[in-house]
Amino acid sequence: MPETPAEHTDRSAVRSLLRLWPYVRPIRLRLFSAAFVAVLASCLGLVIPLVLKWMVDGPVAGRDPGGVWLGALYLLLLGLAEAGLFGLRRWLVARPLAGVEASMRADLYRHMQRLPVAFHDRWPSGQLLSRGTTDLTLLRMFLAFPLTFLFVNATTILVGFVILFDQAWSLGLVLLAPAVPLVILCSLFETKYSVAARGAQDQVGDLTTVVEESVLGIRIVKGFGRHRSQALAFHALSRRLRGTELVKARLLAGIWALITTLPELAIGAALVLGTVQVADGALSAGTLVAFLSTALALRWPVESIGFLLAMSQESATATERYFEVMDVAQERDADGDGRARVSDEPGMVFEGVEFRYPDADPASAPVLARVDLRVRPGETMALVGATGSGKTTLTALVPRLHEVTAGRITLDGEDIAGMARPRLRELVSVAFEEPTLFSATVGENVLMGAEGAGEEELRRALSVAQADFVHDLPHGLDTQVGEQGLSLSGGQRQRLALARAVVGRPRFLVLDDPLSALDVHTETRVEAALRQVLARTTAVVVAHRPSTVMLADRVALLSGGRISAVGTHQELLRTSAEYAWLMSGATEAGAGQGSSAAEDATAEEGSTR
Ligand SMILES: Nc1ncnc2c1ncn2[C@@H]1O[C@H](COP(=O)(O)OP(=O)(O)OP(=O)(O)O)[C@@H](O)[C@H]1O
Repeated sequence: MPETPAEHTDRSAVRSLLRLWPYVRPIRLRLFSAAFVAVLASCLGLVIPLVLKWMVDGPVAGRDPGGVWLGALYLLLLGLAEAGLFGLRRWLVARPLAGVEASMRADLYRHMQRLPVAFHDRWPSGQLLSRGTTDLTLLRMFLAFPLTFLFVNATTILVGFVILFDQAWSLGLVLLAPAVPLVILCSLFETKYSVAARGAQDQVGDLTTVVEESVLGIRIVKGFGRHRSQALAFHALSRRLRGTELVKARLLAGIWALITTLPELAIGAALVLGTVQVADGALSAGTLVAFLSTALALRWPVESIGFLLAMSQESATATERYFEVMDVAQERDADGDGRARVSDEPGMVFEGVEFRYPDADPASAPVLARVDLRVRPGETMALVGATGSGKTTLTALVPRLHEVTAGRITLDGEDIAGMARPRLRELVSVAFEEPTLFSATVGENVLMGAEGAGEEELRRALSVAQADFVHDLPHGLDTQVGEQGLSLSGGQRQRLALARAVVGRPRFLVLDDPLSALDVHTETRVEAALRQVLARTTAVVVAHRPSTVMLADRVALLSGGRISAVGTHQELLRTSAEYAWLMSGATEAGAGQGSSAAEDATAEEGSTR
């Protein structure tokens, strides 16, 4: 089950929300204008009770129908002005806030692309997805609504109380009485709600991860009849989320009830006291009407504080979650011109390379302990080793998908750690065992392998990878491949990935078992074409089968985190029992019987020629 990887800090909601300032800064004038317009509209609402007072004490008391009609006209105009101003506020903020959301989303995406592979290994994709979608939508809503209205409502309440005290200070004090308990209750609510809000938003991320995994893995789910267990896992997560949402709803209902009840009780008390004062002649009926209308006009600004605080708390959590990703350091890159010549040795050289995954147990042995390997210019080196010996890890170090923990890798004498990434990408091309294609056309997928490559290079690469099947697709090179290339067969995807690796004619090529999904006949054709490409590059090819090893000039055996033997296929078959066993495909028991395994492998090698 996915878990949220981030350690979240105990930052106050205001401090979290202040981090939005760089995004809000460019539209601050619009936001301030919108807030000003809203304050104006809200305060216009408070003029209505004053008109009522004038009507009750004037035209109504004096039985003047003309005056009453005039008062009604004033009320209508005030209402229209209030509605118009609120509309203007919305118009002022709608477009700029959509822009803020879009630019925050673009920044997040750009940043995620530049984060190290180790980050993506650790973070469930659903967590990233939910931060880029629901969290950012929450933030836009916060900037549009609670941010403005917390200010607008506070100003309205302040102005309202000035009017109330001006009309009848004793009744004003009665209305003010619930303020202290309400402030205390609101701060308690905020503390509790922030915990629930964080939980709910993280759980939405976990749920998104499960949905994404089951959609991408639909073939496995169906193939193994795992619908029930997947549904159960989903159900458990969604019940957990439902529970958290109910906690939020209960907290909100509680604070809402208090925020509504306490002022209502105070208004009730003021009504009784005011009526007594009117009966005693200490207060005019019009003043009491105006006082109560003002108090009722303040009901909405007070009541809405509960959910405005809730929304603000959720937005503070969303901001925290957004910056948890944005604060992760991007991949280091070399300064200067990116050239870092450290030796005169040409080719691809691994010197004392050590590597440990960042999240691995510090007490465990490193995946690569001390790898020393020299691949001469133009040479193809096959990398052979038992499952889990670190072949993929070693190949991932060359394009710097991971950084070496110790030692160095040089390409024609330049240390890759000191090389600017664009230059490294120019020099090295990779094709992984699991070929990933993007939702784009076949041609675009292949051309991703080289900036500026044209039609000619594309056709050559497709022919090298024996991927001419693309011409038979409904729209040829312009055929759109589905998500992850799922509309193509495994072998077809592998051939396109291979074409992508060779399209830029790289000086160095790293292939992680590039032929594993091909049938025997296609494999033979791809091998023949690859041989031509490999003849012109310096390459490392991870190989599991003798047929792939045959593409290489020499073979390196990776064992126990180091290169334990290097030589030609024949030499290693003779001298290394482990290599012979690996090539024979024999069972564990065969490992000890090096010579007979070697014979098997030699026989297989003969048959592949
Ligand atoms: N992201 C990771 N975090 C921690 N450990 C990892 C990670 N990726 C791989 N490993 C571990 O590193 C070791 C080497 O894995 P690697 O994939 O390099 O082996 P391999 O030789 O390519 O295996 P195979 O032949 O099965 O493809 C394994 O023990 C694996 O569990």
